[in-house]
Amino acid sequence: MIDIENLSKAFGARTLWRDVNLTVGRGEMLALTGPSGSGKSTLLNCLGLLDKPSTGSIRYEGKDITRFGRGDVRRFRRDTLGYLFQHYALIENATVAENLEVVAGPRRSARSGSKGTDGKRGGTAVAEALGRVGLAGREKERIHHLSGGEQQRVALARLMVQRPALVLADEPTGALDDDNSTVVIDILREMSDAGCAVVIATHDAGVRDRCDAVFAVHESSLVRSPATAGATG
Ligand SMILES: Nc1ncnc2c1ncn2[C@@H]1O[C@H](COP(=O)(O)OP(=O)(O)OP(=O)(O)O)[C@@H](O)[C@H]1O
Repeated sequence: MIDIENLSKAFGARTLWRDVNLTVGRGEMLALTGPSGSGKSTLLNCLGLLDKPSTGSIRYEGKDITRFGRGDVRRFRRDTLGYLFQHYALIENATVAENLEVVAGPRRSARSGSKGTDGKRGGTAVAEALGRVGLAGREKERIHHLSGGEQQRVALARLMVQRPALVLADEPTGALDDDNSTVVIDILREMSDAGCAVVIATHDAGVRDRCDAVFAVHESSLVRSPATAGATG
């Protein structure tokens, strides 16, 4: 589904990584690891069209998304991508429910190509998703009144409602205790098992253990961790 070819990224004279080649298929959940500052978030940002690689291509179903114009970028973000990032991209002044309803309305599903207007896309889906992340009944609270970990779980609930084809998660368990970390990783795993491709930048060994493959940024290259030799990539 995603084919990264010969990707490199430099900021000025400093090359973060080069010659990155990676394929992420439907239903695969991959971990990106590596030391702090090695460029994991930057790689996710390139996949999420928040940053541009210096060279190389990122193909999604054959199309090089690094060459998308503004309209295609907007559609790709809306229809295909789901972000679980440190700054969560939630609407701060809106309520929990409003943040989820933004993605629950009638819209085209990138995976099925059909209108996603079944009954689950409305209030029921919102309530179910909030229940799964331990925030049942919190619909009317404003985002800026929630803790960092609660906001992260709202962002996860939004992904459950949105059901994107590709999820990019940057340290998704970083602000969470063990129980909530387990909830997050269980849900990401379920989304992946349902056909979503999931790429997670993480330092958390518990997250890495649940992934199909682990890749590390090491000396400016992306290398596959031998511990996951059974997986593809
Ligand atoms: N826009 C930018 N301009 C210049 N340097 C940048 C820019 N964005 C990131 N960097 C640098 O690129 C390096 C990699 O940052 P990145 O956040 O991708 O690392 P990371 O592996 O995700 O780190 P961590 O594990 O600490 O989150 C850092 O040294 C950072 O300062």
